[in-house]
Amino acid sequence: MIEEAELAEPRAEAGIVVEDVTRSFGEVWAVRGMSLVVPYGRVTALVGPNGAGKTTLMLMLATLLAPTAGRIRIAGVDPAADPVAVRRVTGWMPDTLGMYDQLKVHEYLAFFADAHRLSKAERAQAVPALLATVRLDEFALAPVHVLSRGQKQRLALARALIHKPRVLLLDEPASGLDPRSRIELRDLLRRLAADGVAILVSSHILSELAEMADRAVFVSAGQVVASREMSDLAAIGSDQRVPWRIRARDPEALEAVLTGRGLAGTASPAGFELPPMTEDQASDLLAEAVGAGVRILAFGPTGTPLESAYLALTEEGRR
Ligand SMILES: Nc1ncnc2c1ncn2[C@@H]1O[C@H](COP(=O)(O)OP(=O)(O)OP(=O)(O)O)[C@@H](O)[C@H]1O
Repeated sequence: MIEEAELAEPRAEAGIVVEDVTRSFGEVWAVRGMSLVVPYGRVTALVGPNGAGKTTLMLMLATLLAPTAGRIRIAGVDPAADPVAVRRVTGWMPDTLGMYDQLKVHEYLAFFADAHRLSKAERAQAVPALLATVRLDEFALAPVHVLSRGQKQRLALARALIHKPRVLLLDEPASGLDPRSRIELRDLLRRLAADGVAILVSSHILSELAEMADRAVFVSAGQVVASREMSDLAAIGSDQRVPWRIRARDPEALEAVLTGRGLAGTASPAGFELPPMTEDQASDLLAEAVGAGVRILAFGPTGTPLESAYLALTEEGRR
């Protein structure tokens, strides 16, 4: 099922169009009728719990796995019918990295530049430029195997970009990155999107996706369960149950109110972490605490709007 808002997208113009795609492994239905659109010039986040089918979908988009049924178009091309044409326009950063460990870092990128048939002049320009972009220039002459996990991940990102793809697929790109590298990844993806690249990024690190992405597609148990503009996400959740945090000048008085309501709040330096509640339940609690004379310093839902939406929209999040 494609949501109404997505039908409004100019689909023929989109970098990725997925229509009712299914993939099974024997008895296991990893992807069950997914539909989504990834437009050019935007970062689309693929969000969902473990086993939701994100990697299976990414592998199909990257021409590495055939769908059991359904229709995929990458830059207008069917990956099953013409994988070479799709790979020419697609950058793919997998979640597990296959590395040619004995190659030097610059040779590794040059190898992929050749595989994508860049000219010598293009290769001579692209390799050092990308090494600088991912801050690996000082490792250019080092063998790949000396790189740390996060450095290897940055190299894999450079590899995905070597042929200036119009469509970029990133599976958990931030998982091994330190905070500075994550900020750089976010800035790089925003720049690429501004240049018109269609970007699909899957991650569990929701706080980062919130800053990185324009739109989130929520998947659960092999299906798309919702698709939302990041800017609209703040509106979701007013009647959804999300965790809250409360802090009072007199924590003991607050604890007495919480206990009276059967709320087992966990104390943290920032206050009490409360179990998921709706806004109505939260405002009732606040009124009661204030009515009981507790002097409240801070009270609000915890996490980002994306995290709240994730909890509300993916089944596993509710458990
Ligand atoms: N080659 C395979 N053979 C059998 N089952 C598979 C295979 N690949 C994936 N699956 C199953 O398909 C489902 C979806 O897996 P997938 O790796 O796509 O999930 P995911 O959303 O990427 O999860 P995670 O967030 O943990 O990476 C899981 O139940 C998984 O066990």
